[in-house]
Amino acid sequence: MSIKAQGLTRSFGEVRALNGVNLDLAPGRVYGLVGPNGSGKTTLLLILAGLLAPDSGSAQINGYDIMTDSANARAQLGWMPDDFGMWDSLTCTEILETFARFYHLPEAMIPQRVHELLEMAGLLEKATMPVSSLSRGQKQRLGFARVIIQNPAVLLLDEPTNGMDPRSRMRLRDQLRAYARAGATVVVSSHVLSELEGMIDEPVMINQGRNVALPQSTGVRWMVRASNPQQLAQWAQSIGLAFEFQMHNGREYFLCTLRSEEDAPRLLQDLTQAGISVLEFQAATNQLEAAFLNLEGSDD
Ligand SMILES: Nc1ncnc2c1ncn2[C@@H]1O[C@H](COP(=O)(O)OP(=O)(O)OP(=O)(O)O)[C@@H](O)[C@H]1O
Repeated sequence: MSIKAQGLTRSFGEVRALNGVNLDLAPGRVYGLVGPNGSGKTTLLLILAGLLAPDSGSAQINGYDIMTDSANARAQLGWMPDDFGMWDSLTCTEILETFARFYHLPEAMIPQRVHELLEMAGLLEKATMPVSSLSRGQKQRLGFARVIIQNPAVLLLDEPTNGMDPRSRMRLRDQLRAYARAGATVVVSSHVLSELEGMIDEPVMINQGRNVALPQSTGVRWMVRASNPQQLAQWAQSIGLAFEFQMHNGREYFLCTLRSEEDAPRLLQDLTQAGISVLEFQAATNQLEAAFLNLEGSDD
C-alpha cells in the first residue's frame, strides 16, 4: 500500500478536525476524498503532505513515515492545494524550471521535461508569458504540471477542478487516470461529486473527522420514460414490479430498483415485448452523490 494511516487525530482548539482516520490506499488507483464541509478533508491532506503534524496516530507514504522520515516521505509526493501561490512575475517556463531544480532534476534534463509538461498542460504558447497573464484555469493546469515535475509516486490534490472549465476538467480527469495507470496513487478531494464519479476508482468518505463506510449497495435505481406512462404502470403492476413516478423538468419518469445494472438489458427487452414504447432508459441516480447526501451532518 502506498498511503497508510492509523488513527490520525488533530484538533484546533475545541474543534476536533480529525478523530481517528485510517487509510490503506493502493498504487494504480484514483481515490476520491469525499465529505461534507468541515469534515476534515483538507486537514487530512495537509497531514499526509507533511505540512501539519497530527496530535496522534501515524501515516506512511510508500513506507516512509511522515513524521520520522519526512524528507523521504515528501520526496514521494506531489501536493496541489486548492489555492496555491505562484510567483506571478515569472514565466510558465521559469516556474517549472524552478520547481525542477527544487526537486534536483539533472540540469540537462530540465528543458525537455519543462517542454513535455507545458505541452501536456496545453500551455506551449504561453511558455514565455508571465503567470500573471494566465486565467485561473490555466494557472490550475500549470499547477498540476508543477506537481508532477519529479514524477511523484503519490499525488494529493485538494479541489483541483476549482475554476476549471469543462474541457480543462476532462483533461485533468484523463491525466489523473493515466497517471494512476502508470502506477501512482492519486487522492483527489472535491465537492463536485458528479465530476469525481468519472474520475475515481474508489471513494474514501469522511465525516466529522472519521472514516465512513460506504453503504452497501441495495441495487440500482433505474428510470424509464414511456410515451404512455399509464400503460407502463399497468404492466409493472401485472408483473409485481415495485415502482413510483417522479417528475423531472416537467416530464414523468417511472422509477424502479434493479438488483444490478446487469438486469437493465432484460428490463428493456421485457418492456419492448410488452409493447411499451420507451423514450428514455437510464440509471436514475448518481450513486456517489446519493451516498454523500446520506452522510450524517452533511450540510452541502
Ligand atoms: N487552522 C485552523 N484553525 C482552526 N480550525 C481549523 C483550522 N483548520 C481547520 N479547522 C477546522 O477543522 C475542521 C475541519 O476543517 P477542514 O478544512 O479539514 O475540512 P474540509 O473537509 O476540508 O472542509 P471544506 O470542504 O469546507 O474545505 C473545521 O471545523 C475547520 O473549521
